[in-house]
Amino acid sequence: MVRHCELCKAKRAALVRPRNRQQVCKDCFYTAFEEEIHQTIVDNKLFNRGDRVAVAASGGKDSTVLAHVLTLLNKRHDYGLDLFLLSIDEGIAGYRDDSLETVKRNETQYGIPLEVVSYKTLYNWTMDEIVKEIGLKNNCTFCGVFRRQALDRGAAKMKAVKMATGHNADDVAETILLNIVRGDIARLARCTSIITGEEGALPRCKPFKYTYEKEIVMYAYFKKLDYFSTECTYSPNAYRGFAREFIKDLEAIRPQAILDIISSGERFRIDSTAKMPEQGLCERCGYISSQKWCKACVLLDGLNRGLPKLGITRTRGKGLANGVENASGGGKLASKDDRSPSKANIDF
Ligand SMILES: Nc1ncnc2c1ncn2[C@@H]1O[C@H](COP(=O)(O)OP(=O)(O)OP(=O)(O)O)[C@@H](O)[C@H]1O
Repeated sequence: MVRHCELCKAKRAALVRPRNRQQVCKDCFYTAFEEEIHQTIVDNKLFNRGDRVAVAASGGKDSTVLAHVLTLLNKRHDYGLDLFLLSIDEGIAGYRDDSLETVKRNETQYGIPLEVVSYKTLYNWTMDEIVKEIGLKNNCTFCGVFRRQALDRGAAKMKAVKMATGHNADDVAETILLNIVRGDIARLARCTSIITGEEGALPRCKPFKYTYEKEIVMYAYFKKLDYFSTECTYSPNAYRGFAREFIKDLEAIRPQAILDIISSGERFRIDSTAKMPEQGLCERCGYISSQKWCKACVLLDGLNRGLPKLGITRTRGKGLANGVENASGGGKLASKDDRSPSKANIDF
């Protein structure tokens, strides 16, 4: 028996939507997928007409679909956005160099310019060099901290007023769970926001906050989008991996679970007496920070001084340059005067 699309009732159903198990034809899936994202953008006032928006593009499925859909909606609904692709080259041979080739093709395919910013230029270290120093255990911490700042610096250089990232509903649900498990109240309060960093120079938004990863994959597959699907050469973040698996198991039993976790996260009310970090500026590089030095400067300083574990592990009771974190097993801390000249070149 031929099953008809539950939406148009005319065409043959070609797929089951992961978010609600609706049987739909390809065209109705495309329209529903795109218009749900449009609705998210409109309901949450993610952009204003004339905004110059950096689309954080890794070449992976999420950000490739994001670049495709934002370009399409910008035209279809006349948002009046000035979009460009922003890629960070972390310096991972055999991984990021290949995915950057994909982003270069996307530049032509979507007709929006591309800006590439590298860790080597910003920090004078590539991830390959960092991994040689610190091994595979904490490399994701370096990469995540440096990428966040590199994206902000790249966007500022290009005079963007906003950044859009490909974080999807699964990512947000995972982050909520991780912040609960860690008891990280400050991050828990922030991670459900669809726009973050509004108090800083560059707000970031997540147009895919309610979009299921499986639907992004389906959309990219059926539309035959050009994206890069290889995992990072260096070990994935194992702790996050457990949360990811858990979410996937819940989704298999009850697809709505992903949206319910997000909704629960949004409804948390943080005790107003809870101590929250106060945002200031890093004394070293001027980047936004809740400590004397921002995390990137602490990590970079450790690398440049041959103490790469500096800033990775917290120990109680012993102060450090930025007053909160200390090296574990990284040897004696150098006093301010014995520091070797900084290898960093963090300004453009
Ligand atoms: N090297 C990079 N350059 C620019 N943006 C990046 C880069 N890495 C990650 N991002 C941005 O951060 C988002 C989340 O990154 P994450 O590492 O979690 O990858 P992901 O969920 O696999 O996404 P994608 O499929 O886009 O790679 C990406 O969708 C993208 O917008």
